[in-house]
Amino acid sequence: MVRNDHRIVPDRYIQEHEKRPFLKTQNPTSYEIPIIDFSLLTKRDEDEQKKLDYACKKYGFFQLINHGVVEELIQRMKSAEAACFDLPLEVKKKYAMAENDVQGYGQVFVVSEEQKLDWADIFFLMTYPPQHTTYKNWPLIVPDFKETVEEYSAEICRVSEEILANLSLLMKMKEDGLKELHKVMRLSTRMNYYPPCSKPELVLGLSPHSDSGSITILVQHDDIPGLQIRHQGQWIPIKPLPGAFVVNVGDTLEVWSNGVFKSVEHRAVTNARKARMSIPIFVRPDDEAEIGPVDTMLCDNNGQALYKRIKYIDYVRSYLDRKLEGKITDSLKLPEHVGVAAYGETKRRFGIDGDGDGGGRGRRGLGL
Ligand SMILES: O=C(O)CCC(=O)C(=O)O
Ligand SMILES: [Fe+2]
Repeated sequence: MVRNDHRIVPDRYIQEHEKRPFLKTQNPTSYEIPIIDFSLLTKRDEDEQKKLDYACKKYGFFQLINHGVVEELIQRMKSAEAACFDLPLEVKKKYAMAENDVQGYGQVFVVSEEQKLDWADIFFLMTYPPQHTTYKNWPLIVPDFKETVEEYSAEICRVSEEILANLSLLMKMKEDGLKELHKVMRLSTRMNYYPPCSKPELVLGLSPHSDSGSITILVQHDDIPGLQIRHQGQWIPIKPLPGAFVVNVGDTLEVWSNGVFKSVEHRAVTNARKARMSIPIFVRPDDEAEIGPVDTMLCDNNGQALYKRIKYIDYVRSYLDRKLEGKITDSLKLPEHVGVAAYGETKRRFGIDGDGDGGGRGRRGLGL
């Protein structure tokens, strides 16, 4: 737990004025993001592909329906997540992320004493492919945890491959173009737990960031809103759509597409009533894979690449080391393009804070 007593909001969690979430929505009709029908994508339906193209260009986010992942498996995954956070704190701490390791139980890492903390606990695990999994810091004490997570990850891998195949076609590549660029498609699973907070207007569940991988597929528990995306300069809430996944473009896909598909900043807010849980799965390339604009996407920018070419692992390292604020893909932009389509602040660190729970310290990015 972030705090045992949710009524008290310590100073370290209270955001600066300009970063506090505005929780009232002025125009509720303006926050529908596109809804994409997965079953039509599997048939390579051209109208649906156009909708996908529009969603990735204009919002960087969409809801995915008819994805074929059975409800029973999704429920098992959600129960597994709930069981992890239900473990007594002393048990959860046994799975705490070690310094210089990304897997395990943690909280927002503090770069400096002044940095504000997010109102959330997480488990971060590398879950696919199984032959590359170490199970380090996996809460295997939860019954059937490994089986459930691996079954769910395999299903999300199937869904991701299909989305990536359609995106490859939209990027004028062959169907398995994006899959090949990954070298090995790797999946990381983050389980997020946002306890209720008596003053949700003062804190953030998860600070603004973009995800570093290619795409992210997120499922949320119940009908509890919390996710917000930056769209046309405003934070807009994403309404949970029963049975749907929320899918978003990550930095790697933005770079591969030469900035055509947008990796958009997003954040999570809390509420005073009920804990919220979410499970994003980050799809990302192999450490050795190269990220840089693909040739077929250069024509949209007069044949010019907006970003330099870099190994994914080097990008992740710069993501973790970066002290400056600013959307992290800016660090990959060739000098003449810096500042083009920048979205502002993005900086995330994870580990264990020193506020009550103790434990190790470390640096974490999102979707490594
Ligand atoms: O909880 C959410 O809805 C957002 C989670 C998220 O963006 C992340 O973990 O990267
Ligand atoms: Fe995210």
